[in-house]
Amino acid sequence: MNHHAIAIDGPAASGKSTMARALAERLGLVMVNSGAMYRAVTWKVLEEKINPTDAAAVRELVGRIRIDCGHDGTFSTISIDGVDPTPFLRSAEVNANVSAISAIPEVREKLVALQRDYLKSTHVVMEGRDIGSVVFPETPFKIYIDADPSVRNHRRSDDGEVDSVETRDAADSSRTTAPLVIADGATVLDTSKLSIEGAIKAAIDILRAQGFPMKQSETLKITGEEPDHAPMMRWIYWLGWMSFGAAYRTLFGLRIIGRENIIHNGPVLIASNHQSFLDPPLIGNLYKTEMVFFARKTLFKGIGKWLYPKWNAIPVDQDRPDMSSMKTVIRKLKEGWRVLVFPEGARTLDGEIGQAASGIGLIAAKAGVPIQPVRIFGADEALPRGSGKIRFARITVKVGRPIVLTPEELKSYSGKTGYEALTNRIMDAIKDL
Ligand SMILES: Nc1ncnc2c1ncn2[C@@H]1O[C@H](COP(=O)(O)OP(=O)(O)O)[C@@H](O)[C@H]1O
Ligand SMILES: Nc1ccn([C@@H]2O[C@H](COP(=O)(O)OP(=O)(O)O)[C@@H](O)[C@H]2O)c(=O)n1
Repeated sequence: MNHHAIAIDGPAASGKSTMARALAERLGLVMVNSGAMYRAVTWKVLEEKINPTDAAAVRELVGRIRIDCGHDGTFSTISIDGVDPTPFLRSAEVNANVSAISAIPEVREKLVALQRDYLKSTHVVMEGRDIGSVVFPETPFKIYIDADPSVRNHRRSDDGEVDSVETRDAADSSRTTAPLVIADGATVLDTSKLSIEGAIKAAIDILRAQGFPMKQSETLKITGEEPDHAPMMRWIYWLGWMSFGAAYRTLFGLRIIGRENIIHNGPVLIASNHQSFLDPPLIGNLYKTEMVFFARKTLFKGIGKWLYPKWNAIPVDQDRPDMSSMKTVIRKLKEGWRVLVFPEGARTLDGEIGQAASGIGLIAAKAGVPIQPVRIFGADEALPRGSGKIRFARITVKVGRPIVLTPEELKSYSGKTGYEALTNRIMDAIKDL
């Protein structure tokens, strides 16, 4: 069978990875991050204390190391001599040296061969600098993503990364072997003024125009598109949604990473770590339609008795294991709602993620709906447990890829050990964010 390759090229922080990830998930292809391969070799060079400008020593190293490239069904994976270097690939040292390493022809030769190997077994969306020009020049599906340098610099520093994107761009564009160019047949997409969702929509239109067989492969439409209409909410819910959202953006510079993973349609079990009382509206603000929350029973007094039900809060007894609230979650999910559950039960004491206390695995297995892992950072500093005082700390919310269980997986996650295994899988997905 002939496999399709979508080639995404462009300068640093133009949005290549974000785009490739979204296309892989929506079109059912494997996303291959070729930059990670150049970064992995750079990491190994630095690990071995080889001078990155000593091309002969780098060539010798590349000749003797074993590089294994694979994928997990959606994303590429890499290991060098049996070690997965992923956690180290975006360090300042790797950023500073990767362009020099990737200019060495023998490094490119070895990695390009591994990149082409992917097409033997799967459809891919591959992102890098020379995918449309050198790796897959024959593919008709090519996009060159760009954005103004100032926008790109902002995006990188917003990600908290030390990276001189202009220096890297200059080196990548001026090298002799496989420089960054707009490949023949590529369509240029400038994302400077586009939202992530807008950029994805534009890319899908480009691919359709290039003849990509959309229908056959548009298998994974789990996340859907963010509605571009105003939020669909009853007015008291909307009032809370709007006021909390505005307050979070102003007071805490709220930053959301992984917007493209947000599931906009259908029932969703949202599993998040729990840092502070700020958390529920924080999560509620990710979505443009209403969702269901839990609130401790004691809050349903006075005005709370009237207000909390209007915000779709269901009372929960924090002091005792509460089977009835678990049943309510499952029922709400089956009715098609999006429901937020904090698997740890209580707020963190030290900022770390604690043990899962509630039966999130049981709920997920019984409801059988997509699970959205979410991790909150900084809310414990903005409103520490026990303090009651708001501080101006930056809050970041990271939204993870949906976990969609196959019918076989659902069957295997049954009984106490099955629920525990699923709980661990969900907690690991949160911790990985
Ligand atoms: N169209 C966009 N609008 C706003 N931010 C974007 C857009 N595309 C990507 N980003 C953000 O910019 C940062 C860099 O994107 P990334 O995909 O890592 O770029 P690249 O792979 O080209 O280096 C990420 O934080 C990402 O969320
Ligand atoms: N196909 C590719 C991909 C990356 N690279 C090199 O690897 C570096 C890191 O690539 P990357 O895609 O991870 O970089 P970002 O765009 O994410 O910053 C680039 O600056 C290039 O020097 C390359 O030469 N060819």
